[in-house]
Parts: sequence; structure tokens; C-alpha cells
Amino acid sequence: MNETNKLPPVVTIDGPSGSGKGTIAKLLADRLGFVLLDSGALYRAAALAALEKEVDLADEDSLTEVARDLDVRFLISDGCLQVLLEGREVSHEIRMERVSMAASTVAAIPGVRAALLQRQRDFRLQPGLVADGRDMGTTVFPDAPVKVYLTASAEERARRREAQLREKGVSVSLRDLLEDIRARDAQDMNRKASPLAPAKDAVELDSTGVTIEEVLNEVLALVQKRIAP
Ligand SMILES: Nc1ncnc2c1ncn2[C@@H]1O[C@H](COP(=O)(O)OP(=O)(O)O)[C@@H](O)[C@H]1O
Ligand SMILES: Nc1ccn([C@H]2C[C@H](O)[C@@H](COP(=O)(O)OP(=O)(O)O)O2)c(=O)n1
Repeated sequence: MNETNKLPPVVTIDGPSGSGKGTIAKLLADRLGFVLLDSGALYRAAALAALEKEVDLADEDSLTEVARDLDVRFLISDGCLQVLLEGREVSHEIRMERVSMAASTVAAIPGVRAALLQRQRDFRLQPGLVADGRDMGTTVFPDAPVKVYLTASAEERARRREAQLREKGVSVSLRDLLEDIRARDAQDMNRKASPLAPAKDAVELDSTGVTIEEVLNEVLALVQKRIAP
């Protein structure tokens, strides 16, 4: 048995915004009793810290410093992920649209990604990890036995976001949401450092018109096949 075989197993779920990564990762982690890593929350917390410190989003050195010094903690409370930035609850704030776009901008900086790499790997604990993001299968956990690349059409993803926001009492035009999604896709896919792309050994699942339960069952079948029970 080599070192890799002794490490806890990882299921990576990468894909663009609104493809259902977070939903599937949470359900899967609950079902398997695995640890959950929402890597986007880490980039979002870094972006919020930068916005609050009024750091110029073009100043790569200062943003790298913000990421290195980031005081962020994740707690699970009543089954929900709570994000604490310098001890303050920011779970809702980091999901705001201005933070989403800033997170995508901050995440394109190689120094920021390097500063957050080990923190993500530290989530790999027994009995296993489910990690969602953009580069979980390509860069952070390249040896993961199960890699999923989840997609859905941009229109469907915008509709999902609209429904999600409507539920929170926020009304946003579908056209604006579609524009935001396309802008973020382009930024995340075209950057040099760990761009959003399927790992060579990832299984690609298109969730357009597919229910959450059906996606979950497909991923569970992969887990059963590739991770020894
Ligand atoms: N297969 C699916 N069919 C319909 N709605 C979905 C599906 N997967 C996720 N959703 C819904 O879409 C929204 C965005 O999902 P989320 O998991 O936050 O996406 P991501 O983490 O990829 O940005 C949520 O409201 C979620 O309930
Ligand atoms: N592993 C990751 C996770 C997120 N990011 C960046 C790129 C994304 O646009 C932002 C926000 O990610 P997040 O997964 O929270 O976004 P969505 O829920 O998919 O809308 O962070 C990244 O570069 N690498």
C-alpha cells in the first residue's frame, strides 16, 4: 500500500455556478458521513475580507496577503454551514452578488490560490471528504478516487438562481442573472491559475432537466464502484 492509499478517500465535485455542486456535495456528505469542504466559501470569505479592507481588486500582492492572513472558520450548525470571518457570522453576506464576482476575481490570482491550498487539503480527514469547487479534481485533490464535473445549461442555472433568490425574498431579473453567470463562467474558465475545467479522469454529468435525487443517485453509484465500502 502506498501513501496515497492510506489517505482518506475524496469525492470531488467541480463545475460552474448553479450546476448543483453545493446541493449534491452536502447531500452526499450527509449520506456518507464524510467531511464537507465548500471551497467557494473560502474564496468568498477572502473576497469579503478584501472588500471590507478596501483592498484594490487589481492589487495582487495585497490580495495574496489578505488570503494568507484570512481568519475564517467553518461550523456546522443545525446541518447548515456557518462561515465565520474574524469570528463574525458572514454566511449570508458572502453569497451576495457583489461578493460572488469579487470571489471570482480574487480567485484568479495565483498567490491567493497558493495561500489557500493547504487549508483545503487539511479537510481531508477520516472517514472521507466531499469537496466542491472549481479545481478540486484538477489541482487540490488530483488523486481523488471519484471526480465529478457537474454542468447544466446557463439558462437553467440562471433560472435556479432566480428561484433561490425569490425564496429569500430577493427579486432579480433573469437577464441580469444570466449575464452574471456568463461573466463568471468566462472569468473562471479563462484564467491561467487552475481554471475551471474537468479533470481528465472526471465523470461529466449534465444536470439540465435532471432532478437532484437522480444526480445524487448517479454520484452514489460512482462512490460505490470506486471507493471500497
Ligand atoms: N438537478 C437540479 N435540478 C433542479 N434544481 C437544482 C438541481 N441541483 C441544484 N438545484 C438548485 O439550484 C440552486 C443552485 O444549486 P447549488 O447547489 O447552490 O449550485 P452550485 O453550488 O453549483 O452553485 C439551488 O437552489 C438548488 O436547490
Ligand atoms: N475551488 C474553487 C472554488 C471557487 N472558486 C471561485 C470561482 C467562483 O466564481 C467563486 C465562488 O465559488 P462558489 O463555488 O461559491 O460559487 P457558486 O456557488 O458556484 O456560484 O470562487 C475557485 O476559483 N476555486
